[in-house]
Amino acid sequence: MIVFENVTKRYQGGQPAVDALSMSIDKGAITVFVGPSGCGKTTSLRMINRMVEPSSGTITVAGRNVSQEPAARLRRSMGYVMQSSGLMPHRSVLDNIATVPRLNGVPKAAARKRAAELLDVVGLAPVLGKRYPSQLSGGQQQRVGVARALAADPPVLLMDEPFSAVDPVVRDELQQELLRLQRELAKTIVFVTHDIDEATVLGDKVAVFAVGGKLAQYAAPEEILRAPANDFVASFVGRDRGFRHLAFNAADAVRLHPVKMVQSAERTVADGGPGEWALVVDADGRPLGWSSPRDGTGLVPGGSLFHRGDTLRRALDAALSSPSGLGVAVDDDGRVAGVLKAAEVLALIEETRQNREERP
Ligand SMILES: Nc1ncnc2c1ncn2[C@@H]1O[C@H](COP(=O)(O)OP(=O)(O)OP(=O)(O)O)[C@@H](O)[C@H]1O
Repeated sequence: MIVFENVTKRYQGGQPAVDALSMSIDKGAITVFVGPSGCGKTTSLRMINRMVEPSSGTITVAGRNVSQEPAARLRRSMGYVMQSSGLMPHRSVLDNIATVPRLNGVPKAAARKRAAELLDVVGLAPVLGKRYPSQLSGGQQQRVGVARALAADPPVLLMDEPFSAVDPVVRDELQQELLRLQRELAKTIVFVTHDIDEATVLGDKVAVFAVGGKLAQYAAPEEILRAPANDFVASFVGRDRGFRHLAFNAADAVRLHPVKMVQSAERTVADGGPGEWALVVDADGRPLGWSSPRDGTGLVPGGSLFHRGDTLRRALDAALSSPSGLGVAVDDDGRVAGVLKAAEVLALIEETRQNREERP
């Protein structure tokens, strides 16, 4: 879909910011450019829509050489999302989202209607449409940035560190949201990040760039974690890559156990024997937190939740982040389905690891 052929970029004739890049980016997939600061990720991304012109080499999108397309039209034909949402401060959220369709000649009412639909697509309440960007949280602004990039329904989305300015919890939400959206939309997404975790979570394929603008490895994330191509990639991926690898194994085989549940944080002796934690749930059976066996009163915040179909890494996260040591599993409606035990998740991890090593 997007092909780089021997593309080099030198700013003001200096050292190459991107050095003889050749790669082919799959249609309908998420390709992540990852690497340390200054290794040419943003430059590579921006050459796709001609915000930056290559010094040599060619880039084609769907078989067309981008250097022969009018730059303004090319830019409007691709969605672009950046770190600071880049929203226009004096325009309402709806008008921000409607910007490109309006430039493309879509009448105002139709563009606004589409913008309102997109607010919903990115998980924002309709009332936010009338606000100004400064009246939104950082995470909400990034969602608006994504909605704006999707407004003209472009086949290609370019995303430059779109989630790096928000806190880790919101970032995790935005990543999961992007994966959900992508399952429906199947855009060709090129995503820049310096975070290898983000790259392995989001990427169908990951391109690791090394200093000097050289492509060090280009492969599926699992392959990069399992078999780094050289020392640079190995050190960039880090020694905890075995832990990251868990993100590629489903935890379907993990056992769920019943758990003592109470509907209020005020527990009584009858709620559980001494030393037993009780899970506090609301009237619908959704988890609210834990009640400690020591004092028995008050709500101890829970850890991350485990959903059906989640990976071993999420199973381990759920168990280790829970104050009771029991990871809470919920069903599709968010109701408690049972708890999982860290020791059992670890045993499953060990089994998975041994199976992997036995494979030829
Ligand atoms: N407009 C510019 N003029 C001159 N040099 C530039 C320009 N933009 C980038 N560079 C240089 O090109 C190299 C690659 O920069 P680029 O922004 O593409 O890297 P990056 O991997 O995206 O880094 P970061 O993660 O820090 O944004 C760097 O050495 C940078 O200083």
